[in-house]
Amino acid sequence: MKQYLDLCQRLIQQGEWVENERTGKRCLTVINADMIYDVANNQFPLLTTRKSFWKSAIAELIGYLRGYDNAADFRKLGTKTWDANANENSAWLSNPHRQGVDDMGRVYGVQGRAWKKQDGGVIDQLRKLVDDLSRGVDDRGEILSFYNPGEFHMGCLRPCMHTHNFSLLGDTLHLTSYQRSCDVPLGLVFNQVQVFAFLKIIAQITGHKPGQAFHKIVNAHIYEDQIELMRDVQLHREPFELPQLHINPDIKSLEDLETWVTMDDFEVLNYQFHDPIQYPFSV
Ligand SMILES: Nc1nc(=O)c2c([nH]1)NC[C@@H]1CN(c3ccc(C(=O)N[C@@H](CCC(=O)O)C(=O)O)cc3)CN21
Ligand SMILES: O=c1ccn([C@H]2C[C@H](O)[C@@H](COP(=O)(O)O)O2)c(=O)[nH]1
Repeated sequence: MKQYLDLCQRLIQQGEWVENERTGKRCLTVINADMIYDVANNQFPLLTTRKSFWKSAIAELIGYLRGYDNAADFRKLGTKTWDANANENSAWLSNPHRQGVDDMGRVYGVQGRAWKKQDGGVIDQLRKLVDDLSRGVDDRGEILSFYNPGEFHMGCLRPCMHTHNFSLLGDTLHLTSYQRSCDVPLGLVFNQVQVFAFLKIIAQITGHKPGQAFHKIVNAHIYEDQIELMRDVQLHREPFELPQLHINPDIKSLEDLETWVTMDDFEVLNYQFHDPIQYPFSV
């Protein structure tokens, strides 16, 4: 929690103004932020200085792991976070690759589960790394990459958290996740939850102890219309102790994740939080 608040302070105090053409808004921006989450001791990095919707964040992660490409499937799992990017972004609405309402195109999970090969086949990156780690193998390339520049024009948004690299040291699994662009008041709240939950889930289904999750952010920003709420409201609040994340121990395989898992299989214990704050969202 302290590292999140430190990043917010750093943005307010040292951020530089950058114009963003895609959204038409200015952002206070800093470059390079490193976050570390203690998954071994179940210190769930859920924001306490405002009520945070962790179920939406985990639903988004599960949707990526299932390879979803449609905002309706995300809604069924329990999150509306892709509605705006799928249906309200004018560049995407006029893109000939868009296949109707709710289509997100070839983004995130599509690349993770079905990266197209030259020969017509597809690569399932997640299956490969789960199989390796389940056998106790870390070939120093246990990577899930959503970043496919050859298909950016076929999706509604380039992936922000684009690469997840797992490492096995003895019987402990670690994760390093890379993010190119980070909306600190909104996106990061979700992304912290996702990096943590991803390591905990993969450790559970591959039979290892979870260790630490390292979250590396390049461009961290706050949009101009979010600054007042952050500076004058959220940053005046005292954080509470971090809660714990409980995952149904019956989840034992990638197939379980793909077939029957719902948000009821996740529980957060001892979550104390301040009042919600509604930050403006930029499409
Ligand atoms: N500008 C922008 N920021 C983002 O963080 C972001 C995007 N765009 N586009 C793609 C995804 C979608 N993500 C989102 C979208 C919406 C919320 C959001 O509205 N969060 C609210 C309420 C969530 C809820 O009720 O479930 C929040 O207060 O955290 C968060 C992340 C993260 N990403
Ligand atoms: O997981 C996510 C997804 C998106 N974001 C934010 C970061 C930016 O504010 C926008 C994406 O805009 P680009 O112009 O493509 O950088 O969405 C996030 O923080 N986390």
